[in-house]
Formats: sequence, structure tokens, C-alpha cells
Amino acid sequence: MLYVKPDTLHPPRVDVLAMTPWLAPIVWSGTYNIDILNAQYHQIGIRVGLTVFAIKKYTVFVKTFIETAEKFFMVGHKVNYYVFTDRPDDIPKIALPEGRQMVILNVPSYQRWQEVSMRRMEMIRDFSQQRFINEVDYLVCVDVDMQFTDDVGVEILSEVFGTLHPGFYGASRQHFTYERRPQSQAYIPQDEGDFYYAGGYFGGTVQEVYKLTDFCHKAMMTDKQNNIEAVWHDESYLNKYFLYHKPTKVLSIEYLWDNGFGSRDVLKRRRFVAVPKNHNAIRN
Ligand SMILES: CC(=O)N[C@H]1[C@@H](OP(=O)(O)OP(=O)(O)OC[C@H]2O[C@@H](n3ccc(=O)[nH]c3=O)[C@H](O)[C@@H]2O)O[C@H](CO)[C@H](O)[C@@H]1O
Ligand SMILES: [Mn+2]
Repeated sequence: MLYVKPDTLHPPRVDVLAMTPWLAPIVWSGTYNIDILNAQYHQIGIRVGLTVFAIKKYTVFVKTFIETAEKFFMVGHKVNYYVFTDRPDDIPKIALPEGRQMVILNVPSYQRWQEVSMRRMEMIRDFSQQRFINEVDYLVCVDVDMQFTDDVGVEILSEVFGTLHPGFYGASRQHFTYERRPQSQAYIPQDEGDFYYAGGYFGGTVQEVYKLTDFCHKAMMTDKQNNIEAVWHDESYLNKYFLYHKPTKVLSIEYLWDNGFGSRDVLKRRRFVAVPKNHNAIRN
């Protein structure tokens, strides 16, 4: 394989942090060579599960989500789309090529949108143990109100990864919207925390995702018994998990962007962007 030699004295990106203090890569365009990575992962022969929840009216997002994933997500690798829904009849049938399939998982819905969002942790945990562990090597767990607009490949894979929230990647600790009430299991003190991770994009090996989702679900259940719910729901518990179980890779804002924020010099590619939605209409 032919490619440009890495240059020890000239890092490819000097405008962004490309490595955490615990030596986990932060994935930005320009910091990796996808051909080298694809060769490595093809040698191993990995299977990736992409989990997505389409409960109640959120089924409208599935078509665009899957169609754009077919163009950009893990192209050339084996992919299972796991669509969790309470309305299996509303999930469109989309023809997929060999090596890629869609699995519809019928699950209960909850009344409050916050609870729908939070219960994803429990369901991903349970299916990880019962099913995903036998079918895929890695899980990628994302929001459904999104579309792929550029490549997302094996460069994201690692034992356990999180993603920088596009609203807070340059912010100081005091501006992170971590849960600040000590009574909550999601509590993070003012002088702790590395990044503000987004609730809508995490993953890793099935075993690591099991651990992460088990922690978050149990923390949420403890809080429920104490009549407290963290300020940003599942996202708050995820941030607590990552504070004390550091991710082995961190995805940059390229992997989770909202065009409502406009553009940024550091943002060379927009790979996965929010689909604009009317919050009131879609959540009720
Ligand atoms: C991009 C991102 O980081 N999004 C996070 C953000 O909110 P968002 O405002 O993006 O939350 P959202 O409305 O997209 O809900 C999260 C997800 O839950 C599912 N859903 C929700 C309601 C419903 O009726 N049906 C349904 O299927 C669906 O997959 C949706 O994508 O904060 C939430 C917690 O407050 C979650 O942590 C989200 O992951
Ligand atoms: Mn969303």
C-alpha cells in the first residue's frame, strides 16, 4: 500500500487537540489514514451494530437515517442496523446489499420523551447481553433524528468511545451542563470533568457498551427511587460514567454537528448532522 510517511516533526493538525491526557485519540479529519485502518479492520473482519430508537412519532426519521447510512456508514464492512421501535409497522422496508441488514426490535414506549430517551440505556444493555454479543463486535449507539452527510468508518472504533457535544467543545468546565446536585448519581463537582460528551453518540465493544449502559441505567433507577432526575437525562449519566471510566477514543464534532450552529474553521467535514425538528410536535 502506498501512502505518505507520518512525519514525527510535523503533526497533521495543530489547530485542535488530537489526543486526550490519557492518550486516547480525538478523531479529526487529517489525523488518520482510512486506507491503513480499513486494511487492518478487513484483516480482522469486524461486524458493527448501529442502534437507533424510533419510538412513537420518531419513526419518521428512520428512512433518511438508514438511506444516508447506506451511503456513508462503515461502507465495505458488515453492518446490522438495530431499530428499536414500538411501531414496527411504521418502519419502512429498505432493500440492503449483502453483509448489511436491518433488525427491528419491538420494545415498549414511555410517556415522557425524557424517559423514552433514558430507557435506551436499559434496552441497549439488555439486548447487548441477549443478542448483540452473539451478532456483532462493536456497537455504535446514536440518535435517530440525524442524517449522515459524509463518511463515518472504522476510524471511530475502539473499546469504548464518546463524542464531543457540538455546543460545548470549546467551553470551560463551569459552562458544561453536568448535573450539579450532589443528591443525583450523575453529580459531577465543579472542578472535575474533561469534556462534555453528547448523549446521542457513543459506542465500543459489546462488552464495554454493556458496562456503560448498565452503569447509566442503574444510576437512573437509583435517582428515580430518590425522586430526582438528572438535568440532561441519559446525557448526564453518560458524562458521569466517562468521568471515571475514560473513553479510549473521543470523536470530534465532525461526528455530531447541527447546522443550526453554522460553520467553524476547525470543522473540516460534517459527517453526521441533526435533522431539524419541531420539538413540540414530534415529542407529543
Ligand atoms: C444529539 C444528542 O446528543 N442528543 C441528545 C440530546 O437530545 P435531543 O434533543 O437530540 O433528543 P431527542 O428528541 O432526539 O431524543 C433522543 C432520542 O430518543 C428517541 N426518541 C425520543 C422521543 C420519542 O418520542 N421517541 C424517540 O424515539 C430518538 O431516538 C431520539 O433521537 O439530549 C437527550 C437527553 O435530553 C439525549 O441524550 C440525546 O441523545
Ligand atoms: Mn436528537
